[in-house]
Amino acid sequence: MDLSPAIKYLASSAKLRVTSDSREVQEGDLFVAVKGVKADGHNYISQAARNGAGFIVYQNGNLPANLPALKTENSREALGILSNFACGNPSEKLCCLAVTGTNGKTTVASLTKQLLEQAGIKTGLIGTVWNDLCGSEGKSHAFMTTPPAETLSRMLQITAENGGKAVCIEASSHALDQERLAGINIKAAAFTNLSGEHLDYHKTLDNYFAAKKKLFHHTPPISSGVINLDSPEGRELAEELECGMIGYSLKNSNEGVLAAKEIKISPSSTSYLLCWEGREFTVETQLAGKFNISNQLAAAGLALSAGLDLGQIAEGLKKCRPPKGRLERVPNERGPNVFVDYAHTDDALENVLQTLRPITEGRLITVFGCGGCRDETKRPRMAKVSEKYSDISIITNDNPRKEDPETILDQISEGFSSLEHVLRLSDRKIAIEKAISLARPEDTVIIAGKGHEEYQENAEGRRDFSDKKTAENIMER
Ligand SMILES: CC(=O)N[C@H]1[C@@H](OP(=O)(O)OP(=O)(O)OC[C@H]2O[C@@H](n3ccc(=O)[nH]c3=O)[C@H](O)[C@@H]2O)O[C@H](CO)[C@@H](O)[C@@H]1O[C@H](C)C(=O)N[C@@H](C)C(=O)N[C@H](CCC(=O)O)C(=O)O
Ligand SMILES: Nc1ncnc2c1ncn2[C@@H]1O[C@H](COP(=O)(O)OP(=O)(O)OP(=O)(O)O)[C@@H](O)[C@H]1O
Ligand SMILES: N[C@H](CCC[C@H](N)C(=O)O)C(=O)O
Ligand SMILES: [Mg+2]
Repeated sequence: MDLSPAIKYLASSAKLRVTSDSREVQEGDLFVAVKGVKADGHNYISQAARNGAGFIVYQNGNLPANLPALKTENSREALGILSNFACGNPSEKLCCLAVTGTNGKTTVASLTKQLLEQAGIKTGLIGTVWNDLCGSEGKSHAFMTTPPAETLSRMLQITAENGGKAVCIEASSHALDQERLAGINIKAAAFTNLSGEHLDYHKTLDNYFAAKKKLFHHTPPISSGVINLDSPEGRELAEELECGMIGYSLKNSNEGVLAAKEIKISPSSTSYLLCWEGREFTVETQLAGKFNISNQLAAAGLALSAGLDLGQIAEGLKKCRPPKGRLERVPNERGPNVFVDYAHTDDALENVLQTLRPITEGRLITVFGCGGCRDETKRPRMAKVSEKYSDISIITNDNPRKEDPETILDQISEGFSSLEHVLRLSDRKIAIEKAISLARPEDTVIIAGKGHEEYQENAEGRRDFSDKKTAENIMER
C-alpha cells in the first residue's frame, strides 16, 4: 500500500494527528474515512473538512470535499499505518509480542509479561483486564481487549517513552478483522485455540479463523509463530506459516516441539517438565488446570522468541500468578470452595469444569449466564457442558446488554436435556446466594462468565457488580 502522499503530509504537519472520527477532528488533522459496522466514515468527510481536516484518506466513492486526499484499497489498514507513523513508529523500539485465540489470550499475555519482567525487561501489557504502559501511574482498567488503531499506536508510544522495552498485546478477532494492529512491528505471535465464539460478528467459523490467521500473515512479517499443536486449527495454521515457528504441545514431545511432559495434577499442586531442544526443567505452577499448562507453554514460546533462556523461563513460571478473575478462589475459611472464572464460551467452561471436577469431593455447583448482543449459538452449548459436569446448574444473567434477559435464559435452557438439576434465577446476586447456600463444605461453587468484570450491563446501562465481592459479602455473613 503506497501511502507516501499522506506520510508526506503528516511529516510536514506540526501536530501529526490522525483520526477516523470526524467529531474529533481538529485543525490540520489527517482524517481517515472508514466504513464501520454501524456507520460509514465516508459520510462524514464533509464534517471532518468543516472541523479543519488538512488531508483525507478514503477507500470508497468520490471525494466530496476539495482537499488534499488519497484513495486507498483498505482505509482501515491505512489508519493503522498512519497512526503508527504519527506516533513515531513506536513498535520499532519495542519487542511486541501478540497473542490470539478464542481462549487464553489474557492469561498468556499476563504470563509473558511476568516472565519478561522477571528477566529484567520493562514490559507493557495491552489486554482485556489491564493496560500497563510502564508508567509510574501503574495499570489502568481496559475498555476493550484490543483498542482502536489510533489508541493502540498512542499506547505503544507512551510505553516506549516510559522506557518500556517490550509489550504483550492481546489481539482479538474483531481487532484483526478491523486492522487495529496494522503498521505495528510484531516480533512473535501466539495462537492458543479456536472454538465457537463471536459468530454474531464473523457469521461463520471460517471467517472467524481467517481473522485470527491474519496475525500470522501480518505486514511487516512476524519473525516467529508460537502455535498450539494440540489444536486442529493450530496444526492447520502451522502448515501455512511463512515465518519461524515454535510449536507447543501437552501431548507431543517430539524434537522441535516445546512440550510439557510428566504432568502431575493433585488437588493442591500442579507440576510438569518443561522440555525444549533437549533441555528439561521441572515447573511447579501456581495456576490450576491442564489448560493453564498449555497457556504457560504459549508464554514460554513467546519468551523464547524474545530471547529468554529456557532455565530462566522455568524459574519464572514458578513465580507467575494467574490474572484477576481466572479460576480465582474467593477466600472462605469454612468451605465450600468458591471460584470465580471468566469462562464465557463452552470450551472455556468445559476446561474449567474438567479442572474442578476431580478436585471436588462433593457436588459441583455451576452458576453461569450468557452475554446479550453477542454470539447466541454458544448459549445452549454452555448449558450442555454445565449439565455434563455439574451436579447443579444455576442459570442467571451475565451482561444482558440490550437483549431481553429472559430470552437469553430460554435459549440457554434449550441446551439442557433435563431441567431437573437446573435452577433459573435471573438476578445474579440471588443466583450466587442460592449457590453458596446450597453448598456443603465438601462442595465446589464455580461462578463463571464475568471473571474480573466490576459491572453488569443491561438495557439501562452499567451498574457496579462484582462476582467476587458478591460472593465474599455472602460468605462473611
Ligand atoms: C463491533 C465493533 O467491533 N465495533 C468497533 C468499530 O466500530 P464501528 O465499525 O461500529 O464504527 P461505526 O460506529 O460504524 O463508525 C464507522 C466510522 O465512522 C466514524 N464516524 C462515525 C460517526 C460520526 O459522526 N463520525 C465519524 O467519523 C467512526 O469514528 C468510525 O471510524 O470500530 C470502532 C473503532 O475501532 C470500535 O471502537 C468499535 O468497537 C466497539 C466499541 C465494540 O464494542 N467492539 C467489541 C465487539 C470488540 O471489539 N470486542 C473485542 C473483544 C472480543 C474478544 O474478547 O474476543 C475487543 O477487542 O475489545
Ligand atoms: N488455553 C485455554 N483453553 C481453554 N480455555 C481456557 C484457556 N485459557 C483460559 N481458558 C478459559 O477461558 C477463560 C478466559 O481466559 P482468558 O481471559 O485468558 O481468555 P481470553 O482469550 O483473553 O478471553 P477474552 O476473549 O474474553 O478476552 C478462563 O477464565 C478459562 O475459563
Ligand atoms: N470478550 C468477550 C467477553 C464476554 C464476557 C461476558 N461476560 C459477556 O459480557 O458476554 C466478548 O466481548 O464477547
Ligand atoms: Mg482477554
